Amino acid sequence: MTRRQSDVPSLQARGLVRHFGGLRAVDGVDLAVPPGEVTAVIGPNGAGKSTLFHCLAGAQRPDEGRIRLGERDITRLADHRRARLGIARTFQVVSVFPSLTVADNLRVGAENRTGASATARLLGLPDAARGRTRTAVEAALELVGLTELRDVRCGELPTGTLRLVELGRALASRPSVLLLDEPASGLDDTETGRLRVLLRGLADDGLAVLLVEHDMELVFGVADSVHVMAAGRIVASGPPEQVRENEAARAAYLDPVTGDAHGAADEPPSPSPRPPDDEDPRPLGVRGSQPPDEQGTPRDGER
Ligand SMILES: Nc1ncnc2c1ncn2[C@@H]1O[C@H](COP(=O)(O)OP(=O)(O)OP(=O)(O)O)[C@@H](O)[C@H]1O
Repeated sequence: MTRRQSDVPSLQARGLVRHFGGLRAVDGVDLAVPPGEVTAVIGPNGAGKSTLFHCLAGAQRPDEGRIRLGERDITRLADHRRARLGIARTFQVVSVFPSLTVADNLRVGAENRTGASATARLLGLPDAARGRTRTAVEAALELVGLTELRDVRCGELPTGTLRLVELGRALASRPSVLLLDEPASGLDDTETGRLRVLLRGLADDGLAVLLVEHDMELVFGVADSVHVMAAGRIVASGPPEQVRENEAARAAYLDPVTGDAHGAADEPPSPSPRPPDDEDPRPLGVRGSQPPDEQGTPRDGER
């Protein structure tokens, strides 16, 4: 169902500061994540992107500044309460339940939002929210291309597929704001291309999407606005084509000589990223479902 953008609130940060001892990891950041757009935050390792992300998701409290969702001040709101307001997130280190199936992991996400009672389900009692949960899980499975893997235990899946499970879990909560922490990490080129199409579609459907990412091809291929962070501050902001030419952005991150250790190191971001391989009829998740490898061990916690 298409959302009207006016229905979806903006996530806004003003003057955010977060320090660890004497280090200002986030140093006076203003950021808007509006509905209908993909907003990207990029920058070198240690720039403060994850700390900013954690503050927006509610996993960390800023020392200064305010965060609003629409008119509501959510600066002091815990992460689970933000989730109920429609802010969903993924994790930089994949965080799924390895003993649960793909569908059950998504169900956890759906129930975070719908309030479906796990007790009612266990006891086989009627629960009005269960139908909503089922619908949300099916829709999210379809969106991330994991319907065929719905009954596979996550412990048997490789990292790239688990990233999609996480994204599916976030989508199953039917968020209005989607916060993504390096969602392309562990995805192959085809999966990343598909992720780009999915993110574009979600934004076009009215979601407010925040993308913290090192894959510059993805960022410059999907973002409506790009913010470059360095040493806790945003040093350049704007549409991708402007940021690509911005001197401060190039010096901080994009320039192949002075900058980035990930993705942009060998060449500047391509102005026209390779389109996804639409010829492959298999859904996104099924393509990535090779046997588990050394990096495929799922993790329960975040770094
Ligand atoms: N819990 C913590 N305690 C102390 N210092 C921290 C903590 N978390 C982050 N930092 C420091 O804050 C700074 C910003 O870290 P952060 O992880 O936010 O950067 P980043 O841009 O996300 O880096 P990366 O791209 O490597 O994930 C770094 O100097 C980091 O060492």
